[in-house]
Amino acid sequence: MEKFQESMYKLIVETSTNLPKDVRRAIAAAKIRENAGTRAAMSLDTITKNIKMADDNVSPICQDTGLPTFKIKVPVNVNQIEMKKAIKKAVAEATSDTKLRPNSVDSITGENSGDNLGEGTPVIKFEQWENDYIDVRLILKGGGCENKNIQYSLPAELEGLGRAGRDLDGIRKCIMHSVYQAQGQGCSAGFIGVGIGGDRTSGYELAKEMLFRSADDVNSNENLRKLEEYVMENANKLGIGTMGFGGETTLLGCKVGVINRIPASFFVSVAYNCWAYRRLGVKLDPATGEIQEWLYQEGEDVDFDKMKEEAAAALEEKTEVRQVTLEAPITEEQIRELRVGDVVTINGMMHTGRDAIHKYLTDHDAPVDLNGQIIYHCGPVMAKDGEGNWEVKAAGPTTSIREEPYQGDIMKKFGIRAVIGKGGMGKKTLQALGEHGGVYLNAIGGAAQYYAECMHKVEGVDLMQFGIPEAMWHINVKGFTAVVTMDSHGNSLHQDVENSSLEKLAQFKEPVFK
Ligand SMILES: O=C(O)C[C@H](O)C(=O)O
Ligand code: SF4
Repeated sequence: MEKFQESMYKLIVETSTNLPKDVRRAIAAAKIRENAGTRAAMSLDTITKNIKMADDNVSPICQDTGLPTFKIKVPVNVNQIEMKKAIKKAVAEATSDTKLRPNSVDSITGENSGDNLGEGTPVIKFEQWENDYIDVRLILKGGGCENKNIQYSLPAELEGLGRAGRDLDGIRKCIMHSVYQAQGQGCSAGFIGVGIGGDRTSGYELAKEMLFRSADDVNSNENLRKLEEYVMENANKLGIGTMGFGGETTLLGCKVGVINRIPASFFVSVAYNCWAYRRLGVKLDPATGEIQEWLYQEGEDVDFDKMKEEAAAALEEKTEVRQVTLEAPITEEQIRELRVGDVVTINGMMHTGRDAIHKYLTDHDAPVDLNGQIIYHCGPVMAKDGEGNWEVKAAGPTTSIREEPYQGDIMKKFGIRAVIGKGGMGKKTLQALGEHGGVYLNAIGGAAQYYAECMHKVEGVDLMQFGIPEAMWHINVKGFTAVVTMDSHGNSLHQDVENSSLEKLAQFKEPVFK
């Protein structure tokens, strides 16, 4: 088994940087469905460009490399204790090589362990089997989509859909609702794994297990096959679209599994995975630990480069989008000029700030003058170059809604004019944008390579005690592009899409599976 650690390192690097073929095909199909020039088409263009960049740079597709979760099947007589140790070493090594972001945080003190190791991380689960090879599967599922997982206890009353009973039709309603409630916050278009039955724990376990199925397999259970097909056909009619911008594709895959339950409980558990669906697997020789075969890599590959050229040609014909360039410090007048739908290109300084920073800034001074400045909701992957200077390795936006309790007050307190994030914010922030003169800019979630490329100089860092993802990085950017989705005139694209998708959800109220 001398090669096992090396094989695990390869599996981690490939999973983080190279999206599997079945996922690429699903994204390519979505791209073909969108009309050129729409926000959804432009977002998918950025996404496919990012996938290609991650390939070329061998760098994380998304900066949030999640909670590494390994599922392993072993023949009897394989030493699981040694395998666990080797996996942990491989995880630490991949973290120090910036293929994984340091993501293991003490839940009480907030301290980041720095190497992805800690109580409960990574997750490693073993099962014995009678085959003569080892099967290791890895999923890197980020926090934004994990937060959109949902568990229903039937019977339930669901917004838009009415009563969901303890039958196949009730399950259908839960799944449709799960897609609606995620909106764009889990970086749609997403993939869902659904677990029917079990208890609260085993139900979610099954839902996540479903994410290990191939995107294009067919369910052998006839009822579940019909259910999966129904969801795939109808969830896209919700019109949530890529990043919640509206559009033809909201869901890229739906896999449903079932286990028995106990009489009093009836759970439907849904695991939501973003488009950056990073899961791979390998078959290993149990004697040497060497990789014999890569999984999820069968079938046709997609040439995103060719698709990009076609999209660029189509885009040139559509020029009605207003383009604005901004550089901090930004004035209130400049902000009040902006309207939902404008595309903003940023040059100059921006400052990262996410969960820990927002909490901190409520009762502390800012380490730098934020007047007229731009805050970027982002937890980057960073590395030091040969001369000890920080370099951005991956830096897409994080889900902004978590900062909703703080954002408006902090913008007013420090004079911040623009926040960049993804998934949108709520009523409190929208009101503050109007009162203070602020704007919310939506960047494309998961496009970590695409944005890292615009970040040409790290000018400094403060509050490093919060760990790399949560520190405040001061970054000089060139050509950072985002869309205005909430403006100072009370407009919110997120609110509009949520309202219209709720109306559309109501068309699925009538029973389908009797
Ligand atoms: O933690 C992050 O960088 C992003 C997170 O996965 C999110 O989607 O909000
Ligand atoms: S930022 Fe988006 S793409 Fe990245 S892990 Fe979070 S949900 Fe997924």
